[in-house]
Amino acid sequence: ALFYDSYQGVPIDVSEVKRRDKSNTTFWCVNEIQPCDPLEGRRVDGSCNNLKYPSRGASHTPFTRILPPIYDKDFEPKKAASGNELPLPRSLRTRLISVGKVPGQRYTQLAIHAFTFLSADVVSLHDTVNYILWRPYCCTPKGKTDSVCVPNKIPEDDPVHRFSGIRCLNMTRPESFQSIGCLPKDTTPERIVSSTPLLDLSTIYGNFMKNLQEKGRTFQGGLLRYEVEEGRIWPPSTKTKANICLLNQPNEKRCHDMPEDGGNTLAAINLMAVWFWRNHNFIAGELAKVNPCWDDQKLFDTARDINIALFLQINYYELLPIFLGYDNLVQDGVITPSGGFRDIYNENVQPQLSLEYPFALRWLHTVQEGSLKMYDQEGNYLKQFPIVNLTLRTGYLAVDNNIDYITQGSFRQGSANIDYIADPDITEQGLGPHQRVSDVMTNDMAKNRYFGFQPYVKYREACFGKPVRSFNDLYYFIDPERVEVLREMYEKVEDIDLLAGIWVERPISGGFVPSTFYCLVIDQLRRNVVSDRHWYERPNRPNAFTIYQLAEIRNYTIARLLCDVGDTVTRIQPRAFLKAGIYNQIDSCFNIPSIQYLAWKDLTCDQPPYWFHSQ
Ligand code: HEM
Repeated sequence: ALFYDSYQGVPIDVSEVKRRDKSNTTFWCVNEIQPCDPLEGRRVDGSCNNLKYPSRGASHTPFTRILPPIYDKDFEPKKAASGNELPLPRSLRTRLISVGKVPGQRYTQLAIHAFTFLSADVVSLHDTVNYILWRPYCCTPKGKTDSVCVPNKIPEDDPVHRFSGIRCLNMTRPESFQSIGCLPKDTTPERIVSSTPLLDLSTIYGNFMKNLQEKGRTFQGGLLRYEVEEGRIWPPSTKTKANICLLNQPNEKRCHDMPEDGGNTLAAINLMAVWFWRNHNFIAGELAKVNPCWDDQKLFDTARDINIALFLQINYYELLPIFLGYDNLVQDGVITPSGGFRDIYNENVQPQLSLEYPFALRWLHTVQEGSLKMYDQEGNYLKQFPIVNLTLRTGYLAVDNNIDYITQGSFRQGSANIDYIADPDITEQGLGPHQRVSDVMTNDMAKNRYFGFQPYVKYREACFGKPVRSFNDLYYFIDPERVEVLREMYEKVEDIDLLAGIWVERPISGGFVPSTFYCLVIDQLRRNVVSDRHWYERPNRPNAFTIYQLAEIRNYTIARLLCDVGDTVTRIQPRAFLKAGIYNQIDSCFNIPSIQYLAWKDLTCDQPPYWFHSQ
């Protein structure tokens, strides 16, 4: 194996690794990489995706930025142009985002679950775990002595907490190459996460081969490990009490033991992880029927490759177009209308994530509905449960047929509306019982500043070319009532935080998302395609799909996934990210297109055995 400096991406010698070992930073600061084989498929740890820069694409490698960072002295959040403090994150949240519950009529909960799962593929938990588990004390006197603590102040006149008396929301600084000890503390903070930057179903297969081998593989028939309980198939479960499912109640025993812990976190990630985990085995089983001569490794690798391709197909061609606009995505080169192969790979673009991308995705917190509604198979409403109380509570899914009812609810219940209004559970509770009080979106605003993002107007200009010089210029893309609040909150237009602008913008023409959100998100969506040597639409990647196989992948939908592996799903609307209606009626799964695995038929399996010829 070769060793690389995880930040610089350059090879380092053994003495340097020993130095890292001594300071206990090897795990984060060094990537150990087996020599690349250009003909090898996608590695679980993301390495060797780019043959020129083998460590890029692996975990613990740096983010890129669309615009360079801006900080105050000592890398503290920047101040207003006047030198005054910027408005408190919590004040901005309460003034710019209203709180309430307005049921959306367009998207289903399933669409929001899928977005959450898409985000989870590329970020990691440690920044949140830091203030929930390791530093729950930031709002106590002890927090004042810990420089990692950066809790958010709640003002006296807060619309909710003037009644509760609570004046502080727990939060810690994002982890960086500096805080972990890979780079000197006096350099500009560079965010570090443990996921691989490219979309590769990290939540299922993990980010490290060792974890996948130990926790995932059965080494038989290409299957992932699984358990059957009351007729349902589950990922393997933890066997000890010390597990991450902290909120499991005494009757709730299940907690997944997957290569990564993400599957046990938010309910959305959990559900999608169960489905894609099962889907791997479903695919492996179908491949084994078609190709009885394939061994475990061949079945596993092909099933994983197909599973990842289906995940990408659903996201790029079904989920994103209904939010960002199909024509917009075609025009901006994110998707192709051709139906055939597409190859825009460029080895000079490194597989990296922009820091702005997962940050912009946080806007979707406004579209999260707080009550998870449950239905039976006939579509009768049964009950509801606060989704924020399901975080780190996998056990709830496995009791009282809850997973069946939640699955049915996922494509029947609408998401929250896109309307500048957020659900009270997101803004006042957020982490359920894990914190006394938490406002996810106040944290989003505060993180905006700790990531050192340039002002909103700079991004606006970078995205759309036109400078924004005054509050009056905002009327072109923000409604007057919201410009008025911005004027009230900020001294100057150039003080407006990036997220504040995204929160209040009108949607992009042809789509339903804020225009700057669109710009920051598609930048990454395109980079994913350009920088991923193993991108599923490429004809020139190792073990590429044939055009017939790709055609099967392109037929796939989220409805098919649920028909194949969703509990009790026998009927569903064909476009299940959208609410059922007259043009999208709930129909039998027999009528939802499925994949013909014969496209993967390996003719060599049918060859008569060698002794046949010699007779
Ligand atoms: C039950 C619903 C949800 C809860 C309870 C929740 C909670 C949280 C929390 C606590 C954080 C960390 C906040 C911090 O920085 O301190 C976070 C971050 C984030 N959330 Fe959510 N969220 C939910 C739904 C969603 C949805 C629907 C999306 C859709 C894309 C999403 C995407 C993200 C992203 C991208 C981040 C940033 C992660 C990172 O950069 O590390 N979340 N969420």
